[in-house]
Amino acid sequence: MSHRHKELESPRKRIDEIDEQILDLLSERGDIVRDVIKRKVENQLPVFVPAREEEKTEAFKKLARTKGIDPDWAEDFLRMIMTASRATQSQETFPIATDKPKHILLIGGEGGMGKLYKRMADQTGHITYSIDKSNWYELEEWAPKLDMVIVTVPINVTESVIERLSGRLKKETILADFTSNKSNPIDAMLKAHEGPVVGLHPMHGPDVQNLSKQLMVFCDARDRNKASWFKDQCELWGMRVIEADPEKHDHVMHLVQGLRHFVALLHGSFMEEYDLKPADMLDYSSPIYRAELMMTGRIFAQDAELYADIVFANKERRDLLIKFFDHHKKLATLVEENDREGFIKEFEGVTDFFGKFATQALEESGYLINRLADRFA
Ligand SMILES: O=C(O)C(=O)C[C@]1(C(=O)O)C=C[C@@H](O)C=C1
Repeated sequence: MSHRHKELESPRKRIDEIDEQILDLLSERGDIVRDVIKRKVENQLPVFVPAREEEKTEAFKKLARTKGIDPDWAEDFLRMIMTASRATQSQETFPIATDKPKHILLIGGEGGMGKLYKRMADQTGHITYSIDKSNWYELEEWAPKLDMVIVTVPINVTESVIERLSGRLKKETILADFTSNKSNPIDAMLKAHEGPVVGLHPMHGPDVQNLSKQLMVFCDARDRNKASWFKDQCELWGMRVIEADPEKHDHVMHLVQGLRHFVALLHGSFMEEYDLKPADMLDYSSPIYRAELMMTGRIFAQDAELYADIVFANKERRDLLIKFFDHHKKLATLVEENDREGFIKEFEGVTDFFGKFATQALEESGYLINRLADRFA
């Protein structure tokens, strides 16, 4: 056998050389990307440029095809490269959206999100302040300077923290919050402050590598145009910004956050009840099941209080969960009555309701699963 192995020596040597050349080229590309961020900072240009990435991707796929390389694979490869570029460009200094640095106070500045955005603002050249539990007394001294105050505290204390600001900010200061529900905090901010008010929801956690491609939801409440510089700033950081109506946003979030996280608890707690350990399940799991288990599992690596606050955020959310249990009972009768026909009817109803999305979900999850299988299986 071993002498046959020798046959591979020379092509393998060549493969090693080529792989090294790939790394050399990537390293050279990285140097250029580092130069690009300097120019972006000087010229106030954004880290993430979706149009450029899409153009590049199309051209790269075409090129790959002419060279006999699978275009879908080539797309993944290029997207990974560009993600690395954005990570490189998010390390030190960010382009600033304003002529002069802004004075930004983060309330809850010691929390995960507070720390992250404080660091981002600092690295952009803005002047930041942080208030947490122990230094509220500093507010009075800082208030006259502040262009913006962002409340980023746990959801269950957001409104009381906002009330605490009543009458203590100057009229020009923009008041904003980062809470994952929007209507109630916005009402509280409008009451506590007579100047510009905007409700924000960064749709990511504190552990993201950088903000590029992350989503920031903007809800206008009062004098939206005064806060447009912050929107520009988010875009320069590489974020995607969407404008939303607070009620609509909350309606979606009750389901996404309240229900989704509760179902994770249901799933996890029933595994405990059934005494089925994740490790035993993993042994038998296909990539898709593995992906599902990971989606549930990740919740329990995080803070219980955070999730309790999210699930029990407000009455609407709790009411929705009660409705969910009622619906559960309805479906449970299908099982009790061994109603196979009923199950199929319900199933097909959802298929119709989902429409095109079901096909899209099959496609997208297929992609995810293949990547996951590649990496972890
Ligand atoms: O063209 C730029 O603006 C770059 O920073 C380079 C690059 C890339 O790696 O090709 C990286 C990030 C942008 O979203 C687009 C492209």
